[in-house]
Amino acid sequence: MNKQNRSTGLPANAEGAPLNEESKSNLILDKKLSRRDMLRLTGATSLGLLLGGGGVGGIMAARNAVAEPTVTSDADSIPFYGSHQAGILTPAQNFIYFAAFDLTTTKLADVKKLMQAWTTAAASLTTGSLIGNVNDNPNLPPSDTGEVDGLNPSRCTLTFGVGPSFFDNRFGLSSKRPTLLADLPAFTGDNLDPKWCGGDICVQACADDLQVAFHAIRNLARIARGTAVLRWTQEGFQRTGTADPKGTTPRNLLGFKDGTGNPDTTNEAEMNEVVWNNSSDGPSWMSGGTYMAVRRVRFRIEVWDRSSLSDQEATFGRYRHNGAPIGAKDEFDDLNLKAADASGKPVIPPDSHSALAHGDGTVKMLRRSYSISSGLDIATGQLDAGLLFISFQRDLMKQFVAIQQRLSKSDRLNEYMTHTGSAVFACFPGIRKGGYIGEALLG
Ligand SMILES: C=CC1=C(C)c2cc3[nH]c(cc4nc(cc5[nH]c(cc1n2)c(C)c5CCC(=O)O)C(CCC(=O)O)=C4C)c(C)c3C=C
Ligand SMILES: [Fe+2]
Repeated sequence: MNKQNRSTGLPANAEGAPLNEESKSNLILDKKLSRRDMLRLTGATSLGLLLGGGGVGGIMAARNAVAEPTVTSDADSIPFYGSHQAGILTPAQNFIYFAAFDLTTTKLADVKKLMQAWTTAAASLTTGSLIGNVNDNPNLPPSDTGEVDGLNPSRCTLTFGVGPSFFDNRFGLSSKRPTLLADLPAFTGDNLDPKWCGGDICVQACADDLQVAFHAIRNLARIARGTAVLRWTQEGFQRTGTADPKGTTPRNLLGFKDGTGNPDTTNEAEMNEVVWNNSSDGPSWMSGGTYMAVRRVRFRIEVWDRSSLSDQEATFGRYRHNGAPIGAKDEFDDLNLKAADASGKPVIPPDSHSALAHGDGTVKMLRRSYSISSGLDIATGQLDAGLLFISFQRDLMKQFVAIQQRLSKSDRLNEYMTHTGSAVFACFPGIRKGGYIGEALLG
């Protein structure tokens, strides 16, 4: 085993003194290094240097002697690499920190470098490793901000996508924009605030610990400095796994189980039908990817809290206590939209949220939403709370837009909410070890 300097944790010589550059190179050439060793050896150098092919990176390339960074997987760690990105079919973690970025560069090469640097960082962040070195140089800012030092990965996932604006004329990529990726049309009742809309790039950070999710976005934003800036962020939560060890369907802030009608994420055929793009859907760089719709929705909580239980249940078309469709017994019973009472009146109101969203049952989407609470609206004294609605689908128009058009016109729920933010993103296919985020598009 390598000896380590006790105060810095860096690889050391037999006397415990830090290694000089030659010794570092020898160590690299002689032995396979763990990712952590490699990052430590780079000392105070930035992540960029690692990627630049110089120094340690250059040696690695020259001798081809060092394996890929090791990414471990245990109960708290969700693999970052794979055929699809994590954070889509992954059972929802307790928290989200969602971030939309705008690019400040006009050079495609910078964008590519950013994606490469983010890939390296994301592989560390999702395994609970610190970014870069061990913060040992007192004369430089630490390469990792430090707030997750000693924490486990908390099932952190980072999901990356690009918005329609990514394909404008800045980078010469307009011919690569999928026709399925376009800004959403205006919907009846929209009350969108530009401060929660759009973005060239999105990063969805989810984790069972909010500090872990926050740390991921904070450090990705640091790495992006000079190339991209944060445009908007939104944090969100669900009941935690500790509060609900059985992992029942989470309830939204209106008190109803939310997610019951989702397709089965363990059914591969269904996911291929509903979520994943294939080569017949559009450009090959999106094959294995998916489209994300994000809507920041504010609830009129105070109005909702004054409405009767029967009104609330008619609004969703489901019972509040167990989430079953009105007239049915169990949460996962089918929605029978044809059932009528003795007077011929539909048991489930046709303008209820579930009835309208379900339609004829042929169009589905995968919802992965989080509750949000952003303090008080000081103008009204009311809670600024609601839902960060997120859905993944193969086709935004045929799925999200088709359903949202029905909802926006007649949903009973509209009385109790308003959409304040909106964005769509093409989420890349999975990242292969040795590759980088968006490689098929940018490579
Ligand atoms: C355009 C898509 C949808 C938006 C926007 C949306 C907003 C929204 N939904 C809830 C709460 C619930 N939604 C439920 C079901 C449901 N919602 C959508 C789509 C959108 N919802 C679909 C496709 C479905 C499933 C319909 C089906 O086939 O059964 C439910 C019922 C329980 C469940 O199935 O999850 C609730 C509750 C809120 C609060 C909201 C506000 C932004
Ligand atoms: Fe819904």
